[in-house]
Amino acid sequence: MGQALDYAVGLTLLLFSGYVVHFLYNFGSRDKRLPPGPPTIPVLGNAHLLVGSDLEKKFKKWAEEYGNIFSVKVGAGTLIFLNDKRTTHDLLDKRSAIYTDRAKDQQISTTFAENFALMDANSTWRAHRKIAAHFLAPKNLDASIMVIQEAETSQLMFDLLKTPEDFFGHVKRVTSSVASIVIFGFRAPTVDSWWATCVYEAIDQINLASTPGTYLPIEEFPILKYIPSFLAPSKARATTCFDTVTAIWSEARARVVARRQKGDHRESLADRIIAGELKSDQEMSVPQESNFLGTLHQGAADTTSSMILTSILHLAKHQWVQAKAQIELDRVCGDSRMPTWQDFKDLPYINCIVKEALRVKPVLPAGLPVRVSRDDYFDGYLIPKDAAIFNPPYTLHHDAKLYPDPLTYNPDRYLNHPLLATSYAGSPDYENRDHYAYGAGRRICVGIHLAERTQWRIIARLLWAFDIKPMVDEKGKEEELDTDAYEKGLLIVPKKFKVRFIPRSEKHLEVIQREFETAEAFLKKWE
Ligand code: HEM
Repeated sequence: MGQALDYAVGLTLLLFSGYVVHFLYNFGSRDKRLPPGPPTIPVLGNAHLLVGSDLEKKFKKWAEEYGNIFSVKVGAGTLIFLNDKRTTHDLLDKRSAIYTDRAKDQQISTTFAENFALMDANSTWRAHRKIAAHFLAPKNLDASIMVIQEAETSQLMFDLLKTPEDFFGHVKRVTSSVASIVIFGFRAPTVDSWWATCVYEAIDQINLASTPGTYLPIEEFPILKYIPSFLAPSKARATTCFDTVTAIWSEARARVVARRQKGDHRESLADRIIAGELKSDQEMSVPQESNFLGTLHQGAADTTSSMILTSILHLAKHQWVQAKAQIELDRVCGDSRMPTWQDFKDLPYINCIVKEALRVKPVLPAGLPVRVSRDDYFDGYLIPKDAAIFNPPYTLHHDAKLYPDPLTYNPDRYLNHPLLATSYAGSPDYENRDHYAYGAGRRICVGIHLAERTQWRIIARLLWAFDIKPMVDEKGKEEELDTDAYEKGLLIVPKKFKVRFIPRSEKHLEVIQREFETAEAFLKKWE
């Protein structure tokens, strides 16, 4: 009897260990039906390959090796990468009904609990997106808000004249201010004013809590969820971040309420929601409303400033591009007035410059992944339910078949794309799309109209007002600019660099000063 029991226990242990070995061996392996991808190792899958700061370059290399669609395994999770125009269009545009949820991630869900950019495509997301899209539509942006946007850019030119060495701060101020005017009806007159700093404080908190590689990948390795909170400080960081960010945006909303109570009603998204003129399809609590508004400010500030700094960096290195744009600017505006949005059609080269920066250094190089909500098949491959779907702009933008000589900065490649990015993204002629820097499908950037206008205005005025040149050393020799030196994270931003902003003539200088004097008085109303 005793021997029989020993035998049974022994057999059970053997079977169990066999099962464990089999499970571990297969955990992380690639199902044969999936798109191809780099070889996996047991348990980790490809997780060990997803380290380092230049992941977008690795994704691009894998696209060259495996083609239009490849898969990456991270433990139990599957990541699918879409690498050409047809695949992107067929899945994200045409099958958007099942490619619109966001990738599952507990840390992100806690950190961004009321941020619709990271929500699944549920009724709350739809309600938030609808109201944002309505308010950020061209009709609205090109009506009363337009004057204040132009005035903000006049201040930027003046700031660059006075303290050109602080241009990083000036650019951050203006992009933040343009967004806070539209969203909250308040502006940021200086780089250290509350409306300029609040959004960057929120973004810093978010980066602390949600940078990949700094928290437990629970979805991919479910066993990690049993690690107690006191051994996983990242869990606390997510809650702290949500509370801090909510406090920032609650303060922002409270400032709008206090202003309105004094009878000062303005044309902003917050004003219209608080006044009940714009109603969400779904009731929002006060904190939810605050976080909804904050989501838009967070989406706007860093992205747009990074793109402007990218343009400044590349323009300083490519004087011929400036010269070409200035011929057009001089013909259309002369030296007695700055360009305005009404000049858009007559200044097509500025649009090319905006597009080329978005192509060469997209601020979100890997994009924001969506999640497929059921099993799907494409080109004979399985795209399994819940896989995270990446459509990395960096990969598409550096494909030599789509953009010849892709590493070279050359706005001329867009001479045949005179329209705004929205026109190409919304067109069924997907082969003619200009770039993917704003994403694709139903989750495409909801701030795209504002982003396009802000970038165009700033670049047009910068090139009208200044020659942008590299800094010179003590011997008068121009310093080399490194167009690959970027701070890397989910978003990429140029590392600090130095350039000179040289007013193009006495006449240009006078116009900058005169326009600022007019703008200053007008801008006061928005402080
Ligand atoms: C140059 C500037 C900008 C760039 C390059 C950019 C890029 C992007 C990208 C790549 C996405 C993800 C799209 C996807 O999932 O397919 C996105 C989403 C988003 N952007 Fe922008 N963006 C910019 C400016 C703005 C502005 C000005 C705002 C707000 C006024 C904004 C608000 C948002 C929001 C709320 C989302 C989430 C949309 C959703 O998930 O439904 N962005 N943006």
